[in-house]
Amino acid sequence: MLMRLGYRDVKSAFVVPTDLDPIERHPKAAKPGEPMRMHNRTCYGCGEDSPQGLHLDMYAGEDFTITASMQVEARFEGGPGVIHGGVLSTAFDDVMGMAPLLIGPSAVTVHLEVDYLRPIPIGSTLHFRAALLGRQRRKLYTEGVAHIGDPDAPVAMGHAIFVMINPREHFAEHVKNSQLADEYTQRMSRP
Ligand SMILES: CCCCCCCC/C=C\CCCCCCCC(=O)SCCNC(=O)CCNC(=O)[C@H](O)C(C)(C)COP(=O)(O)OP(=O)(O)OC[C@H]1O[C@@H](n2cnc3c(N)ncnc32)[C@H](O)[C@@H]1OP(=O)(O)O
Repeated sequence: MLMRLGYRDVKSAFVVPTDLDPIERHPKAAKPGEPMRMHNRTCYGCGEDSPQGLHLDMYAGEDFTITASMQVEARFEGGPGVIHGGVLSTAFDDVMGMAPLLIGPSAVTVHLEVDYLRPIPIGSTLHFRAALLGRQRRKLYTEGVAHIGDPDAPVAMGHAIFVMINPREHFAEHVKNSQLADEYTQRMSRP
């Protein structure tokens, strides 16, 4: 299973192994066109309760894809009049990080690459598409592409590897630092 999003002219060194394990869309995953359920509502990328966050709006796509958009607000400025590169990489991290949820498991980023193709003006709407390219053991290989109106004229591409985790174990020591510490501590204590 390897469904690339195209734009092969981007010179990324990202290598997806050829000996991939099978993947299936999880029966309870959002259906194409439905909003993706937020993994954490105070997430800096997609959380609606993160006042400083990017407020990415995410939807499940066909197969193993995600679509998303965000407004490039003045507070995201890096160079004069354009988005900060780190903000864009945060967006890619979060959009590609949603793709694992289509097959079920929680997964966290271990590797993230961004190719910046064109300046992205403040005031534009950024549209993303991301795809889960494949799984090898706990590693999930993803790709993302962004445009600002013309899907055939990408402004950036991303690639990332996520590793499947058990969230109860992975976040056990950290939920106390969350803005939602009480809620997560309660959830952790449920069987
Ligand atoms: C009741 C509670 C409910 C909670 C509900 C909340 C649910 C939330 C769910 C989900 C959250 C989604 C969040 C999305 C937000 C955006 C994503 C982020 O920003 S995530 C933040 C940044 N990332 C980290 O903080 C990871 C830090 N890293 C680690 O903690 C460890 O590296 C970990 C656990 C991920 C892996 O460590 P190991 O010891 O378990 O496993 P090893 O063997 O090292 O790696 C597994 C495989 O991955 C490869 N690998 C590891 N690092 C790699 C790298 N940098 N590049 C390539 N491969 C790598 C290894 O070579 C190995 O591969 P081989 O199977 O042996 O082939």
